[in-house]
Amino acid sequence: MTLHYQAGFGSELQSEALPGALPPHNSPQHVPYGLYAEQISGTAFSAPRHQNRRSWLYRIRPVAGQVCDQPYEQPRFGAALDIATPPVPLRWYPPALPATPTDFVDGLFTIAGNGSAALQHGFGIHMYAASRSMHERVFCNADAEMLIVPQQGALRVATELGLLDVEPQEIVVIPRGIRFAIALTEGTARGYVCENLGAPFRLPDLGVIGANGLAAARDFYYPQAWFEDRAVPTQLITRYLGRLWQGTLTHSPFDVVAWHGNHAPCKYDLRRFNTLGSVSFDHPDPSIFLVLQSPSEAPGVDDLDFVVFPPRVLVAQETFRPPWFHRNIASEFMGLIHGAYDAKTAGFVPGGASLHPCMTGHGPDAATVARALQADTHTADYLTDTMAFMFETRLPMLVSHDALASPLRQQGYADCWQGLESRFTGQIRVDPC
Ligand SMILES: O=C(O)Cc1cc(O)ccc1O
Ligand SMILES: [Fe+2]
Repeated sequence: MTLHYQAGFGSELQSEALPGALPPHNSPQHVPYGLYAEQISGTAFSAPRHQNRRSWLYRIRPVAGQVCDQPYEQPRFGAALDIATPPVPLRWYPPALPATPTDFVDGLFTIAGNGSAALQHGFGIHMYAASRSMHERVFCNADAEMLIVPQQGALRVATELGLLDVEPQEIVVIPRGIRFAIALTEGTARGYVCENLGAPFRLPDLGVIGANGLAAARDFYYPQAWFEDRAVPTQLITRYLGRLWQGTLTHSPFDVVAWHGNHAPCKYDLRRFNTLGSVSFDHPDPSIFLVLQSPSEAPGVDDLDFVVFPPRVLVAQETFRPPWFHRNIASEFMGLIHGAYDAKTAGFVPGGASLHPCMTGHGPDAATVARALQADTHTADYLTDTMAFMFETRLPMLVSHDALASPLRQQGYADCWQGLESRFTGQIRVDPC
């Protein structure tokens, strides 16, 4: 079944799976087809109009009474974070696909995080490796919005608001509280997840770039209403206050026949990103690659950024073209979806990850530097076959004990900068006295 979508980031959308199912106003005495009207809010009721998020769902059974009161054990998701995380660059090889049947929820494992679900501030960074679809099992994140970045294996994401098909090089954003289940289109899947505990992701202002550029609102696709009326016991797993809870529903919760609003899941193809860059000199700051941001209260300072490094043409002249050496106030978690990343010759492989804590020096590896110093900067350099991304945050990243101790961690990562010897050609000036 080929899916059809509605387009427009954050738009007021509406969809009905049966003709006339959408009522003329939000909560009429009698909803068409005997449906229940239900509102889900994603921001405070009185949030400014341009930030306000809520949807109205018209469903067969209301969610009231559907409770998750039993703990669910999945210790790798939400694994303890190490407050003694060292200030060193970290890098990991890709995780193997599970040998035993493991779905998306059981295949999640925590790499890093900071903040507090209880205080609604911060983030979690996880990866998943899965080998079976979620079967009569549905997940709901009451703590956070979830940004899913598939790296291997397409997914069909069933949500209360409809179906989304996503493949590697596309992303999906599930708003807080929306129930979903993930089926593996190709039998196995691997990827990255960012849990955003703060303000919902939005498109950045473009300032002097103008009205166009970077990610276009029209390239964000939302589902059409889709429902099933199935009396099957369905396990609901809810993440709440950083823990997992479960309960059993008597029916599939995917029973929303019509909906309208803007608190809705969406997908975006990273290949649609309109990449901008320097056409004169110097390598730009990576904020030019910003796809989505979760702003903080401080102007210009985001809690969380999702940044992408797509194929592009480098033309800056008389310029060291790879990313420069740097230490940042922000902390950077990077993943590679496809191909090779321009700052690393080896070791950063598709499905792997790296993490550069705040104020920890990093940049191009020695082999990349050697190449860049030889490069002709008066011809264009076509970066093809690449798709890397970064979850960047102003909060330091606490890394999980599991990730620090993982056999996939590359103990010798910092050796990639070995060989960057002094090239100093000056001399110490000795003042004659
Ligand atoms: O560290 C990295 O590779 C990410 C990055 C890329 C870039 O082009 C500039 C700065 C930066 O942190
Ligand atoms: Fe960096």
